[in-house]
Amino acid sequence: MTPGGAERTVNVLAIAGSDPSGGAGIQADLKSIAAGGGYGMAAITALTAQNTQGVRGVHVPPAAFVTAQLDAVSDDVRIDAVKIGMLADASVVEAVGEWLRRVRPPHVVLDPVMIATSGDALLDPAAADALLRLIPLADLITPNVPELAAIAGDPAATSWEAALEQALRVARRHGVRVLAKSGHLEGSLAPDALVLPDGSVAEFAGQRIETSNTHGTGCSLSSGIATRAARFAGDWVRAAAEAKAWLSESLRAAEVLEVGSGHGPVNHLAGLWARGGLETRPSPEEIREEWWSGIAEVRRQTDELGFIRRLVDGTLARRDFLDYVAQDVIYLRAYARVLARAAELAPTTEEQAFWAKASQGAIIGEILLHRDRLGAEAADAAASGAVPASPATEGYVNHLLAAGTRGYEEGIAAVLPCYWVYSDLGMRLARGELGVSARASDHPYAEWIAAYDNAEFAADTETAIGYVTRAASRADPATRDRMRRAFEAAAVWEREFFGQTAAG
Ligand SMILES: Nc1ncnc2c1ncn2[C@@H]1O[C@H](COP(=O)(O)OP(=O)(O)OP(=O)(O)O)[C@@H](O)[C@H]1O
Ligand SMILES: Cc1ncc(CO)c(N)n1
Repeated sequence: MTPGGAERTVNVLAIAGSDPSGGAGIQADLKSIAAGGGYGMAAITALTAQNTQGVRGVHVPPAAFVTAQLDAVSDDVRIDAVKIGMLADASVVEAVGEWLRRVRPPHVVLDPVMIATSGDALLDPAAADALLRLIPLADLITPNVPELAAIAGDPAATSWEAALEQALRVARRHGVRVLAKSGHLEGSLAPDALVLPDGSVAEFAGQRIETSNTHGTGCSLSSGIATRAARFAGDWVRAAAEAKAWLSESLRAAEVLEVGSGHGPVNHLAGLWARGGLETRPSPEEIREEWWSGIAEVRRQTDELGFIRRLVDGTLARRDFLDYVAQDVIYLRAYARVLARAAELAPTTEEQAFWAKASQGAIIGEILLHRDRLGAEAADAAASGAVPASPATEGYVNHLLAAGTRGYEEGIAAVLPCYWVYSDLGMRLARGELGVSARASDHPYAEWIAAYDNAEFAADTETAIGYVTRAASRADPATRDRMRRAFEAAAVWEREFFGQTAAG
């Protein structure tokens, strides 16, 4: 399963500091990468002790250990994009630079983190020059207004135009794409712009969202862009546009979170949650097992029916058998209509062909088989409506027809017991599991039983189970529940149908 269907899942490495309160740093990066459709990895450059109110402390590991983390990943994993955040001090900046020069990951976003939203320093001021030397190793840098000013060597911009102008100079001077961001400016608009060294500018409009929950917006945006740049094969404009749209949605949803009393985090997964991303899908195999054991009691009761018992030992009265066959002729015509409707609604040509063939088989094959038993006249009478449908036949047929009108999924779930219960019964009868082996050539109902115990019917049953359980696995939970109810009700009707003659 990948975010875009056939698309391969991109592996995105965040090289950043940890924020134990979960809103910024690698915690934000991993959520953002996941929300953007990537597989997130994290090499930790620093531990911070921080929350939504501020940074209480920073612990920086030896630079060699940062390198060890990076090598552990790059020695083993294909890296499709890298996002770099907090680097803490010059030794870590150098270690990351050395690794980037050696490994050359395909898409590199550098968020030149210097100061947290709360105003605390996240980069040793003595490391600013080292950070500038990393810029040529990045495809895109995403400085906020104060960081852009620091890189440009200017005072902070106070207008969007001034920020754009600084971004342009930085892009030219360093030969790098620059994302200018308006988060730290004022006004009702909050645009971002992708500025290229050749002077071209792609601006992304945005409304300023009334919120103080902006902790980690820069981290989240930069890893969201890195993820999408890899997914969109280096289309940076599309990556930045879609990442901003996602961030705006996540910012708007931030207020429902209750995290801390300072600058709260954005709600990274709100869009996915709202669009139904929380449900765990059962596999087709799990559904098969669950549905089959769900009708175990009904199957046991079916085995115990007088009709089945007498069919097995050969003592079933001919009259009862013929009554059953006459009702089955009526049933099969309606069943064939439900199968034809399934063919009409089938999502694939393969399924369409399967149900269409099954429909034809139900009319021609089985009705002809029954004609041999009933005699042409009686069979035609049953098929033409001259023989009244019994309550069990009427009930079963109505259930199938109603399920069929409610859609493909329910229709095929309702017809499944007709395959599965018969095939199972046919196989067990032939094997002698229910008593005498009904395969004995002098058995009065050997031919009828053999019709349901053959390799072709068993294969069709497997195919039908496959289509139904895969459809149920794909379906939303409400549809899956309705499918299961249609299946179980049909299994009960199978029991009623067998039990309707005088044999009981
Ligand atoms: N109130 C807001 N409404 C809409 N968008 C916003 C708002 N605040 C920030 N953004 C957007 O969030 C992204 C990050 O911008 P910002 O300039 O705040 O980065 P930053 O300072 O690096 O973030 P951080 O808080 O992580 O340090 C940008 O796309 C910006 O447009
Ligand atoms: C660890 C870390 N990285 C980045 C930022 C910037 O928001 C932060 N507050 N904490």
